[in-house]
Amino acid sequence: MSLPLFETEAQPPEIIDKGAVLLRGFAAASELRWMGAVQALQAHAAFRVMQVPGGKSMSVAITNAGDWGWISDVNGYRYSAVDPLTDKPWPAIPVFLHEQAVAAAASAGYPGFAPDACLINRYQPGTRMGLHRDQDEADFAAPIVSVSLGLPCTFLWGGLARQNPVKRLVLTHGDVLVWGGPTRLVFHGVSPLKEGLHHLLGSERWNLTFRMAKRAL
Ligand SMILES: O=C(O)CCC(=O)C(=O)O
Ligand SMILES: [Fe+2]
Repeated sequence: MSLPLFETEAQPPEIIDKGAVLLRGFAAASELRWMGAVQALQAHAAFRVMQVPGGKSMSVAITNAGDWGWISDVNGYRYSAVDPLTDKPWPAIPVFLHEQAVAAAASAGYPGFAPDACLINRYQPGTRMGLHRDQDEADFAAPIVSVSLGLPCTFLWGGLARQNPVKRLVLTHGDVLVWGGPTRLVFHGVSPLKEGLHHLLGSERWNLTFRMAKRAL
C-alpha cells in the first residue's frame, strides 16, 4: 500500500449507506478550475439569501447554473428557468463542471447522469442547512452529486424519515458525495459552519449540488 502524496488526492470510494458513495478529494486535483468557475458564475447570477415559506430567510446564500435553478420564496420551493433577480436565464453549467459531475456519478455507480441544474450554496461561519430532503425534482431515478469546497463542515446524514437517527460526516475541500437509488430521498443537512480559514476560500464553504431537475434518467 502506498500513502497518497498529498492529503487532497482522490481516495477510494467509501460507501456510507445503500446507494450513497463518498468520493473523498474527487474535486481537489482541479480545485482552481472549480473555484474559478463558481467565481465566474456568480458574476452573472449573484449569491443571494432567499426567503422561505413562512417569511423567514435561508441561512445560506445561493445561486444557480443550468437550465433550471432551485429557488425559494414565500410561495414555496421550485425550479425556475430564470433568475428572479434579473428575469434572465441562469448561466449554463460550465462544461468542465458538468463533465466532472457526470464522472463522479459514474464512479459512484450511476451512469447516464445528465444534470440540468446546479445549485450553489455559500456558507459562512454560523450558517447551516436544516434537515430536509431534495424532493423538488420531477423524477427521483437520478442521483444527487454534491461537491464541497473550502472550509470543512459536519454533514448530517439521516434516514428516510425525519425522526431516524442521524450520522455525522465531516466533508472537506474537494469531497464529492453522491446519493441515489434507495437513499435518494434521505433526510440530510449541514451543522452550523465553524470559524476557520481555508487557504483558498478563506472563511467560506461552497457546495455545488448537481441534479436532474426536469430531465429523466
Ligand atoms: O451543503 C451541503 O453539503 C448540502 C446542500 C444541500 O443539501 C442542498 O442544497 O439541498
Ligand atoms: Fe439537500
